Amino acid sequence: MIIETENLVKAYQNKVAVNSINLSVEKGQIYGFLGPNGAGKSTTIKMLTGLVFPSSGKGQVLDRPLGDVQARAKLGYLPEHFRYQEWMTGEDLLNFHTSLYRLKRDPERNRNVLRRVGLLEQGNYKVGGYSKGMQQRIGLACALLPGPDLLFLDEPTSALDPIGRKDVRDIILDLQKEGTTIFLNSHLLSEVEAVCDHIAIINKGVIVKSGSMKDLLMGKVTLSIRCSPITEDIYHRIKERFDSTAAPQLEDGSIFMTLKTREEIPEIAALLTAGGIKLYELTPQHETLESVFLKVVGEEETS
Ligand SMILES: Nc1ncnc2c1ncn2[C@@H]1O[C@H](COP(=O)(O)OP(=O)(O)OP(=O)(O)O)[C@@H](O)[C@H]1O
Repeated sequence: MIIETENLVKAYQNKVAVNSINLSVEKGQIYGFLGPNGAGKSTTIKMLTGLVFPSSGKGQVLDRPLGDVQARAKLGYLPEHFRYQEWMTGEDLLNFHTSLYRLKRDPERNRNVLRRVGLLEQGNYKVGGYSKGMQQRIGLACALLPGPDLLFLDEPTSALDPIGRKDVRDIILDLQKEGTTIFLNSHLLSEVEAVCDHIAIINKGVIVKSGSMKDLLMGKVTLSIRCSPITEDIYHRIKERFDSTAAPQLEDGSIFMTLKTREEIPEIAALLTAGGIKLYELTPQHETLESVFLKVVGEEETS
């Protein structure tokens, strides 16, 4: 395991920010950590990176106890609220972070990370003159300096335009191919859905849902069917066999229904065509991460 925690708790005075967190992240995963504002995401990341001590519980990162210096040498961290020394050039900043990592300066390494984040031409510009998006990119470059085994990204695209977001998405996917594990905290659910293979949703300091993206989204499927008029008999067979809530065929020849699994789709097609019905369209719509998130967090709010 790259990250493993057991009942991790962080309390500030009388406020419990994070309560009894159990996380397991495997090598090579892109792990999305989601939750509404104030849910405890940044506090969790800070405990995992050794910036904040847990009040109780324990954990390991890269097979070392939380906060271990050896493990931190192979961690990359892009914080949510980045603020860099404006008087430094991008190169200066990389050199500064290189020394914080206790690495030897290496112009080639600097060029590689600058190239990766799309700032190769701007490395000798002052950071104060960078746009917000460029500052976020240089922050990512700093996080990439140690060739991290584990990369923490806290809202990595908050300052980026759509092209910048796509660039970061591609960087994340490339890093995964190279064996890096990524722990991504983001409010942009479509972005998380596009890159993460596992997620955990935290609300009010507690993990309320976790699992593989596939399992979370491949649950129910909404199916829209467009076909020639169907007989009462076939309609009742569909309703009985697949879904008691199937909407009857509308005048435009469509039926909407909810299926338990996508494996039922070919069965429905077979049933319709065997009954002599002409099938024009069969469109499945899976749950989105946003609908799962809203359901899970919404249920918590109303309970
Ligand atoms: N240093 C601190 N002192 C006191 N309370 C804190 C401290 N840091 C965080 N908290 C509280 O802990 C809770 C969790 O905060 P945290 O920053 O981890 O949430 P978050 O999920 O990262 O939120 P956001 O999405 O808004 O960044 C909040 O109620 C916050 O006010």
